[in-house]
Amino acid sequence: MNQPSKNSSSGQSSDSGAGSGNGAGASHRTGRAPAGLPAITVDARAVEARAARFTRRSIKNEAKRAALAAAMSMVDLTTLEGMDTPGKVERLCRKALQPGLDPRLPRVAAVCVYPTFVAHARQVLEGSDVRVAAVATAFPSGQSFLDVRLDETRRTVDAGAHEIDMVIDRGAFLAGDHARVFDEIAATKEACGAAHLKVILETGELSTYDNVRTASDLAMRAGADFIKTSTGKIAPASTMPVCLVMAEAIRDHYRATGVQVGLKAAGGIRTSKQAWHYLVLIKETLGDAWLTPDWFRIGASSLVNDLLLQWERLDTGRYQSAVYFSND
Ligand SMILES: O=C[C@H](O)COP(=O)(O)O
Repeated sequence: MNQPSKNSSSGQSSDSGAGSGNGAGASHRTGRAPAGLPAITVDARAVEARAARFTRRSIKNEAKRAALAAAMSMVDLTTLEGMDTPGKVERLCRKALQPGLDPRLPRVAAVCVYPTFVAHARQVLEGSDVRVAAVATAFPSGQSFLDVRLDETRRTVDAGAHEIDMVIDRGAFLAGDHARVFDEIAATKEACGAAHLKVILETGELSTYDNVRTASDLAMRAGADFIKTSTGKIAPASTMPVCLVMAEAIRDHYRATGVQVGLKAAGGIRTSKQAWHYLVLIKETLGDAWLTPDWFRIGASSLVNDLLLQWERLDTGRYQSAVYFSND
């Protein structure tokens, strides 16, 4: 992430309303933003230093088992490949229902698939509480006509999706057309009806922490139920500093409005240790109220296998060979 420019980094903290920067360091400044949206400056060094501190904790034994189970219960088990098939989605759903043989292992929170697989996933998951999430709005680029993106959203909800993961138009955002991005999120929220809306910022394309903060604030004000880091299609995907900026935006939004918004870290999270670091970040930034699958998710295609490996190791003291776990 680039450092914020000198002009936008006053280093002063505000303690008034949304954006109060008592965490990693944020301050208000005047600038481009939809009406009523205070632009925020993020202190990049403070964010990175604080994020690094979350990675220095270690856990053992039963605390580790609890962390592995918690992480498992918060996974959006994902397949978003051009070569996906109904068979692959079915195997993914079966794994979501029963990640491993140990009955102490929880189910994952959701599967995340392309719209055309939603009905099939719903069928396989029938009777369970595993949610079906689907990417929509011309994922991953978001570059299509708004009426096409809204129609895709409505059709995906009609097919049975409980949750819609939309992408913002990063081109419009980076060009400064925040009002357009705001209006498109609001329209997508309306198209979702009762389905929950996760708004993907694609932080790897936003260049600065200031932009991540502004996009987070904008998405929440436009009606996002969750804000999500990444599509998983470009690098960097989710990072700890970016998640910290988003978590602080959520915390400040909650303080200012009383509205709780969830966070989904997605892309590049493959190890139990990484998952544990994210849980620490959420606990210490947002508190226990967010440490549930209703408010925190990890979007991942292969993390579940590492959680299973570590789980097995707690019981046996050795690693099960990865060949015993499916790749779905
Ligand atoms: O939302 C989740 C991502 O698309 C999955 O990314 P990953 O394959 O890096 O785990």
